[in-house]
Amino acid sequence: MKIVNMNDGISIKRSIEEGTEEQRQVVLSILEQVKTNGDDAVKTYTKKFDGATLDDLRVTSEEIEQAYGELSDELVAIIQEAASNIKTFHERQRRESWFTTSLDGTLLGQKVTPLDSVGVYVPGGKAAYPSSVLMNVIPATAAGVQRIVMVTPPDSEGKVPAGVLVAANEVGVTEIVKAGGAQAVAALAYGTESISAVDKIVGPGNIFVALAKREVFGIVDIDMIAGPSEIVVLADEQANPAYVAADLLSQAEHDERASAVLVTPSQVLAERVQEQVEKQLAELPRAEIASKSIEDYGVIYVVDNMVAGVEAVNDLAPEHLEIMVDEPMTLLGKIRHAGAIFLGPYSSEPVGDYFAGPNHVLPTNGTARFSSPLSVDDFIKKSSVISYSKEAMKQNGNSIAALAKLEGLGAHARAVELRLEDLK
Ligand SMILES: NC(=O)c1ccc[n+]([C@@H]2O[C@H](COP(=O)([O-])OP(=O)(O)OC[C@H]3O[C@@H](n4cnc5c(N)ncnc54)[C@H](O)[C@@H]3O)[C@@H](O)[C@H]2O)c1
Ligand SMILES: N[C@H](CO)Cc1c[nH]c[nH+]1
Ligand SMILES: [Zn+2]
Repeated sequence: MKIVNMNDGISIKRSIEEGTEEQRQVVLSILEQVKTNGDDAVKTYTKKFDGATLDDLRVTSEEIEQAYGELSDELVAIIQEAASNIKTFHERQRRESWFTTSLDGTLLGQKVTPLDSVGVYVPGGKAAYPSSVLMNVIPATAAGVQRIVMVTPPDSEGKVPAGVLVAANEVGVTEIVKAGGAQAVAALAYGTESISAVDKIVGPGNIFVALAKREVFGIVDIDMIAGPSEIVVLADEQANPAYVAADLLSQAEHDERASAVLVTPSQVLAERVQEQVEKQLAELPRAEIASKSIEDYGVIYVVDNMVAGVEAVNDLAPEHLEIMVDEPMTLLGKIRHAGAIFLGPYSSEPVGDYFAGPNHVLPTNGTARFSSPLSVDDFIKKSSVISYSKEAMKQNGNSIAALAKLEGLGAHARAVELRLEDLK
């Protein structure tokens, strides 16, 4: 992991995958096929890309039961505890409808309604994380969404990983569809014989999933397009170098394009973390992925002081920020851009990935400048409510008609003037 002096400039190397024109054409063709041929097309692509021959796309209750058999009782209890923590946190995000009334009898307000139906994409293969099932489904259920459809690609034997099925069952998902990639996104957006269309699609996936989500946006809503994981640690000389290195590697192991950055005013800490990263890397099961990520996207910035460190963090706007200084709370107010902020030596990033309660679906690629973690807000919508009184119409009708005329909209003006006539 290279050490760079901040005076050489600070940046986070990011990997923003746009996809090729060829991949886009493949996705467009899959979307069209599923729109036209429904379940048959989904099954054909599932055979082609996942190697599974399926009669029925649905996961059955026997498969769920079998999944529980594959997990220890202890692990099921841990999933339940994590789900409970995440639920408690997200229930605090719920929003209430509100209404105000004026003396003239007018009532104005905002009515909050959960989305009717949501599709959750859970990636297949090594990235089939049970924790991501919890993080995507629980805010939707906390918002009050009635129908949640989970889609995930099966393996070549038509199986879905046990941990994913147990997590889904624990949070009440009853519709689980064995389909992945663009065909799953198409099924959710357009509907097929066996899968009714949803209103919004959330969840990460590979480039085919991301391109398909971009393409169906407008027919349905989508969440963010998540990029590779990112971590920035802001630490001073008192931080434990082994902890800092371990936390940097926790994100590096996700993806060869994940980025891990240390910002510190301490040259001593920089060198110790550098040593620790080398040492710990060798022992990791995913050492190959983590070393590629550290080599290409890992960097230690030595800054002049903490003020410069905070400024650097705000420029980087990372997905995850850890602050490991004596009094981390004193810096919290100065941090303006970060998806999730972890304070102190025991708030290791995986605490947030799995268990504490806040969501681990976070803005990447610098989008923490303007966007937020996945939350209950992503699964509700608001309607404005206007109940104008006779008095208010008498009082304001002429002003409204005047504004309409200013815009050359006579029908608008007449709609109001008709009432004013009657109220004379
Ligand atoms: N940010 C996060 O929180 C997070 C979490 C988990 C996973 N991820 C990301 O999700 C992704 C998972 O990728 P994955 O591929 O393992 O699983 P995936 O489920 O995203 O994709 C598998 C599907 O891709 C489609 N596909 C594969 N090759 C294709 C081709 N040549 N043409 C058309 N379609 C094709 C198939 O339909 C297959 O079912 C990774 O990029 C990972 O970084 C991100
Ligand atoms: N850190 C990832 C998001 O950047 C989420 C995750 C899932 N499992 C472990 N970690
Ligand atoms: Zn993680």
